Amino acid sequence: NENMSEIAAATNHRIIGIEPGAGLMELTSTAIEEYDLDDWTLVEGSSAAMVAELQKAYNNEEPIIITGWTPHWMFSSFDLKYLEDPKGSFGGAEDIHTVVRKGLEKDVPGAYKILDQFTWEPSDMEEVMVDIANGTDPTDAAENWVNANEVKVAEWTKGAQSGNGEQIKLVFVAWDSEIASTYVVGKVLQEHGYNVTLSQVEVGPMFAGVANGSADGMVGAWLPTTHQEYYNTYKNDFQDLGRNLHGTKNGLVVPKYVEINSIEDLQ
Ligand SMILES: C[SH](C)CC(=O)O
Repeated sequence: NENMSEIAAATNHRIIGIEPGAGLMELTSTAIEEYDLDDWTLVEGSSAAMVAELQKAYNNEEPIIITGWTPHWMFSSFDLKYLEDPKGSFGGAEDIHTVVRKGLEKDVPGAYKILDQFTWEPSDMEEVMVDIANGTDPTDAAENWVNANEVKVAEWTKGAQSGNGEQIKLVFVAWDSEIASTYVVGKVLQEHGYNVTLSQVEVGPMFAGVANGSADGMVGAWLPTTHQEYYNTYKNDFQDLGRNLHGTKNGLVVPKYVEINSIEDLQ
């Protein structure tokens, strides 16, 4: 329809994505095939660049289509909606899992127990993400949240022996969600006596690093759909401690002023 041709022209038939290796990009490529969106191009970049483009389009009330996920602070900063996905290309609600290297429980039982007991809600993660998006340094945002949530943190550290300066290395990808979770759990480990290093990597090295033991753990495995390929490649070489968050979502996201409601409208 005429409105759709305006959107296609204004977006130059581009869907603004994030890092090439992200599972969300794989899911978007699948959706482009399954919905026959032959005229559309998925633009690779980074989470930060995607948000910058969203901010610019939103300020000018121009159409934009991005690869989006929940939890994310952008839903509290902008009036956004997911495009309906009738073919289910993006899968359903997912979990984020904690994964650690084999041997961690024997080597550093207290840190293992904290990582195993780490679990929180999407709203908890969004609080930290919004604080960081408003300019607070991730280290300070993590401290703010930990100080304001002693009861929840006490559940994570319950029965965990204190560290004595042992090194713990966590790896993460610079997705706003994983920056929040990694800095928070790193802060809790540090307060419990461990010497914590947080190392930013791409998604493949995040899984590979825990599998080969060069990293002790990560809290950013999106399962069962988003990271299934990485998980299946490395699952025999690491220990999956189960979910630390339930209720994520992936999809194509537009500002509410963009008058389309389904991925089918892009055809
Ligand atoms: C962008 S989601 C946090 C993770 C992923 O897509 O790989």
